[in-house]
Amino acid sequence: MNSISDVWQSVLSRLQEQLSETTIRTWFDEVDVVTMEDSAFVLHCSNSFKKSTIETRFMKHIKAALKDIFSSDLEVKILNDEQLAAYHGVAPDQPGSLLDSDAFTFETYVVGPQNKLAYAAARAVADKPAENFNPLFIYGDSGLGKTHLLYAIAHQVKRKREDLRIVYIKGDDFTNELIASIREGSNAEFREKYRQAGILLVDDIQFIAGKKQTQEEFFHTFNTLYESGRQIVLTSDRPPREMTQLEDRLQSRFVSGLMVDVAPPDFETRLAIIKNKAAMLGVKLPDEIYGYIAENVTANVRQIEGTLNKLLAYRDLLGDQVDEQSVGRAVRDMLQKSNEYIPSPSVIISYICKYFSVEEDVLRGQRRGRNEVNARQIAMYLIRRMTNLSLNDIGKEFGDRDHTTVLHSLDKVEKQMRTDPAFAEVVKEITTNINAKR
Ligand SMILES: Nc1ncnc2c1ncn2[C@@H]1O[C@H](COP(=O)(O)OP(=O)(O)OP(=O)(O)O)[C@@H](O)[C@H]1O
Repeated sequence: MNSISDVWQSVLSRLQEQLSETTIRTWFDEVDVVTMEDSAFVLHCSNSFKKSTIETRFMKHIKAALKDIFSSDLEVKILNDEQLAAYHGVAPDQPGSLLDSDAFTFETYVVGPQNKLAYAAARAVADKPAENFNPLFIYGDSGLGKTHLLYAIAHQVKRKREDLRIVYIKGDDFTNELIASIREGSNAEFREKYRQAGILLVDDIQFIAGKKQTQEEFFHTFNTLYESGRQIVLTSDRPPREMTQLEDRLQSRFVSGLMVDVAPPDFETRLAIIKNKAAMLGVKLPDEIYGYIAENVTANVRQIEGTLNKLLAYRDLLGDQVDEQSVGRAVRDMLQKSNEYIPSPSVIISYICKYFSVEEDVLRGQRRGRNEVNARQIAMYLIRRMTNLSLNDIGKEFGDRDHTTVLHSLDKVEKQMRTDPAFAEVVKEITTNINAKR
């Protein structure tokens, strides 16, 4: 063997003895070999989905193949783009390799009613930085595509405006870097890096709240950029008014441009996302399977990706027998692994009964007074959102209603949440209170 590439080829051919060709093609086509250190073999994979799958499922195969070749145990590391950039000594403030990867672009972002405003605003900012919406503040729960939009902006700006220096940072890393710069006496460099950005993208800005020195520094960074007409884009898991520990002067600046939220995708958008992700992975599953996942994994896109990942793992193990049972298992595994609290339907129903002062048998029954109908529809919606019950099973909780009635309720609640902010607040408050019961 002449080079580490030969070693890698040899590992792959050993893997072929245990894994199907499709499996190897699906998971390893974006892997390249970086180096071999004394006791470690170092690979790189841009696709985080594939990287984590390889780490959880195929690490033992790779290590065994290396042991077979070298007769000794080697560690195996898989670097993501940032780690590879660090390895090659590229400045980490430029998410260069992520920009070069086609995974997080506007083209791969599936647009639905819940994120179309955020998508349009992000596109507008990427096309014409600092012209219309400055700052752009994108907020929403975890796993709904905020980081994806930031990368997409960066990707687009990089293509169209080579002159603009893009600086991307996570809120907590901003704090860490600031502290390190103070310790090392390199505060001037730190300031220069952020205050001279052509466009500043800060992910998870909520982490600066409550940190006095970080807020002070960020305040000045913000002002410098804003006053010199440079674009700032911020993402957060909540709107500024809910960041109770955020200084007023920052709060007022964050809301001074455009604020847009991303909400969990509806059924059609989930379905489109699943199909897209599967296509990106080069797999095609029966339509019923896509539908089943879209129906059952409702909270966020990260969970959808995780479910697909699990399902492909089962498919590799079971051959082509992907049926509803294995999909059901993948969905359950995913929801359990995500460590999310899953309240029972009774917990949800009982809380809603208290909230709307409705007796439980009335809520579960047929009475059609306005208050009862409203409470019942919200209960169905939350059971769907917070548990992994199917539409049929939800119907059973409410006097054996059929799944189309349940679907109609979900639609109604989703629509009203979009058009009536006060109603959306009520649903959110109920969700938070049920979650607090864990
Ligand atoms: N609308 C979408 N279309 C395609 N992929 C999506 C969409 N929304 C989210 N994703 C994918 O879901 C995964 C999680 O998204 P992302 O990391 O952007 O979430 P986030 O909102 O930034 O979460 P967090 O707040 O936890 O950082 C990513 O792989 C992303 O590509």
